[in-house]
Amino acid sequence: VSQCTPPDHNALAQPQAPLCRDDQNAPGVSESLRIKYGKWSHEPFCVTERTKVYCTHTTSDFRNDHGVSVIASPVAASAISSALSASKAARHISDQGLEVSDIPGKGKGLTTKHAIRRGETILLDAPRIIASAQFPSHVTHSQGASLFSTALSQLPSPDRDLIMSLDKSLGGTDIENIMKTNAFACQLNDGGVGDAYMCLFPSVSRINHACRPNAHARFIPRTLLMEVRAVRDITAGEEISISYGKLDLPHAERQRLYKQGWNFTCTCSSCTSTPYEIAGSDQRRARFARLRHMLENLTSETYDAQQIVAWEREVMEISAREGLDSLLAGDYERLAYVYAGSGMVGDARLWANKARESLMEWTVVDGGPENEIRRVEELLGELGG
Ligand SMILES: C[S@@+](CC[C@H](N)C(=O)[O-])C[C@H]1O[C@@H](n2cnc3c(N)ncnc32)[C@H](O)[C@@H]1O
Repeated sequence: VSQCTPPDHNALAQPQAPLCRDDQNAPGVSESLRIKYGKWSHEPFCVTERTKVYCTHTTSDFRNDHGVSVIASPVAASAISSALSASKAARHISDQGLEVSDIPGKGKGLTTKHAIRRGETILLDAPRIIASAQFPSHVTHSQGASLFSTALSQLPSPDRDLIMSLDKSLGGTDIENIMKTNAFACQLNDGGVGDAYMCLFPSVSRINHACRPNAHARFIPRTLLMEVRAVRDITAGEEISISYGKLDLPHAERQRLYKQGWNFTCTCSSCTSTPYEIAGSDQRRARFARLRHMLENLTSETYDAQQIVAWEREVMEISAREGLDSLLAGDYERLAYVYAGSGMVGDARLWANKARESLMEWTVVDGGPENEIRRVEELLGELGG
């Protein structure tokens, strides 16, 4: 087994110099390279700045003939690599029914050739580049560029072509621009290093933002995949959309967020409707925020079961008009407690089940956030449901 192991966190090395070399470092995935570099098919390429070491780690046969490059500290990359086999084993969803087409005012977008039912998984996309969000501030610009260009060059050529064809809206070198325009924040188990990460999913990257989207994207840390599911029935020919930010923002705040974060002026149907409709939607959203603030800050003095039920009814009416249903798990749970407190066990069970369903559908992946689901399941247990 190799002596050529990646450095530990504090090891020092020449900037941009690979820390270990292999005379047989030929392209392709030979068995001997696999043994040498663990789960990676290429020798890690590392840079060191002061005490920080960041390396590009690549495997060229990650999932369905695609590769993935991970730019992270060696400790983090080793933890991340433990998800690679779960990824390979995860189910495959065909993307045959989807196509990339020109969308007026938004560049390209993803459309469906077939009707999709609410709750259906539309895409299960594998990342091609995973990069620590901290590394650019710990290495020099040219070191960062070397890490990125190695990450790209070591991937199989179909992956490289796909990545290079993605939208570039934010400036910098091509690959930096592509990452900034298209990558998603993704929370990974990185062995306690504690960096934040950006993940580039080439198919999900083609999905444009809408303020009332027809789909929801969630990252699954166990498999490193991004799942996109329909939040309502979608008709053949429709564009798939997701929300890039919080769903319940008012119009001006949304526009500011997307301009600052992605440098675009949102042209979704909610943002291009009439000033009258936009004002109406903003009023409903302001009321939604106010109601939830009151509901979340109840005290024993302000607790009034009837008032809570009336407020929650209003929250749900606004949510149905504004497309905010995926945010309601806490409201369903609150109603379950209110009914349980009034001895109405049947109603309490109904709302607790709804809270559980909503958490499972929109929030919980790989068992997290564990607190919410554990609390609701304990309540269901107490209610005998
Ligand atoms: C992740 S990409 C989405 C796919 C991209 N349209 C393409 O051509 O590949 C993000 C970019 O798409 C465009 N975009 C996404 N949603 C939009 C929207 N609602 N209104 C206008 N432009 C949008 C912006 O240029 C944004 O920077």
